[in-house]
Amino acid sequence: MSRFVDRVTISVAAGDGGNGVASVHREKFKPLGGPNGGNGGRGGDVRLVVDPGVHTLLDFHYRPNARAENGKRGEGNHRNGAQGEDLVLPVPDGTVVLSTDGEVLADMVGAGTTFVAAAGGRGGLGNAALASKARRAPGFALLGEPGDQLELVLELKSVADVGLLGFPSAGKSSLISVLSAAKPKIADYPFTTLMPNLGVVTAGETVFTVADVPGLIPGASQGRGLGLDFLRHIERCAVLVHVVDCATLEPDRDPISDVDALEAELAEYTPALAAEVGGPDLASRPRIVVLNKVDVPEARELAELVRADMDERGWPVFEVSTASREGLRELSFAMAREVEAYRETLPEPEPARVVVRPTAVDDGGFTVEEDPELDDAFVVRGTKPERWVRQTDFNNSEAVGFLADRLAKLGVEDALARRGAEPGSQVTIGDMTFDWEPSTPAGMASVMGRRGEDMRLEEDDRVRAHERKQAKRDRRTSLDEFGRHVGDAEDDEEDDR
Ligand SMILES: Nc1nc2c(ncn2[C@@H]2O[C@H](COP(=O)(O)OP(=O)(O)OP(=O)(O)O)[C@@H](O)[C@H]2O)c(=O)[nH]1
Ligand SMILES: [Mg+2]
Repeated sequence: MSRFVDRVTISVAAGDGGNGVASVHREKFKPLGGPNGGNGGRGGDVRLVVDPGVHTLLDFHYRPNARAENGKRGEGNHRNGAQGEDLVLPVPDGTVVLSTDGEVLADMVGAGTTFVAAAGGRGGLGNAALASKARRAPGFALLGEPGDQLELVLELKSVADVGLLGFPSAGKSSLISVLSAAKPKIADYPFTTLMPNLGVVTAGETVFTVADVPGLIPGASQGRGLGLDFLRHIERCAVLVHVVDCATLEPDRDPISDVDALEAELAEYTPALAAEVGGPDLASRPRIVVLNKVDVPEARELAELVRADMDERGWPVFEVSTASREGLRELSFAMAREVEAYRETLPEPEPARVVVRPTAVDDGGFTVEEDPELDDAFVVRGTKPERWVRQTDFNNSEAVGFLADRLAKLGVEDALARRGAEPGSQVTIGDMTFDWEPSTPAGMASVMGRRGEDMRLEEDDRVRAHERKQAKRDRRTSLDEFGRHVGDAEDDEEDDR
């Protein structure tokens, strides 16, 4: 099996929502009909799904950018735009999803577990859906919202059944290369292995995975060497195998002190996922001791000397040589037995779960604060106001008026006044900054024409002079800072779209 990458940063972009469309029904020899612009389709999500057939994050290494399809725009004749297709990215069991700040967003365990990494933008409403009694023929539609775009870190805490522990150059990579089809780099200098390797081993009926990881040295639990990378990786190994170099010429090392030193590191290490992983901690996981390099005569002698000590700890001991391939069969069967014993203790696989990225609760509220960077300026924050701004086509004054109505209805205007905003104050919502002109007092509505009324829709299809004048006056005088028509109260609009 090929090299496996255990940590990768990816960029995910969900599809944007399609724009709604403003359109009016037309038929030969008939007066203009009603609005019939359809809604835009929702953008596709980017989802991560645990796929038992995937064992590595390698694909993400080669293709770190993922983008789902955009929603299609609406069309006339009440045709809604198609939804963008979701993009499903298969990930290995045991993938942990983190924000770039290191916060754990999801711990993906169990086939089918799904995580919505980036949510598609909503489609904008077409003018048919925006029509109301008060606004029978809106000459505008809402824009689709952009889909989420973000960076995520994927981390594979080893899903290997067996983890090999050992000092640098103990022969871990050599061992995995003779037990499995994996072909990791082997060399006589320390820290040859920088990335973990995963091998698939078959012993009798049992198939299991073995992780070869970077060498471990004293201080690893404090981050020395590649220690933390290594330790992070074995958190999920069911069986830990000490690979001991019996042929080392280093003066201050011998098999027993090597094993003790590594056990001390394991005891020091606090698994990052302790709470979520559950199960037995590192200390209580089964151990196997491999006394390696017994093809070297001195090494064989030393191995025989230390065997008794290891036996006393109750750990199965194997004298092997990856060079002469001695003792490997017994070792692989012993590993298989421990793995089987562990698997029997596992609970029934959990049904597939859907993990939802925690998002701020949409309480429909908003806040108004003074802008820290500018004098006489205010910032409005809130899910709805910000969404409404994104949905607005600022080239269309009717759409801008609609936005102003929505904001006023939510109480944004009152809140600004209470907070001390005055005519000419700068108000920022999302990406937009406006000059604030408070609307004239309510009650004007009765004398004003209704906004959003297509004058051509009059029953007799003839626009009277006084109506034309009224409409003109409306446009000129009743637009406030948002291009808003003043005092136009509406109570039947769809605020949640
Ligand atoms: N004589 C002998 N040499 C061995 C044996 N196993 C491994 N070696 C040698 O030991 C050296 C280190 O082997 P590796 O398999 O790279 O060791 P490692 O534990 O993966 O080392 P790091 O990746 O640096 O932690 C190499 O030169 C191997 O050829 C063995 O059974 N007998
Ligand atoms: Mg190695």
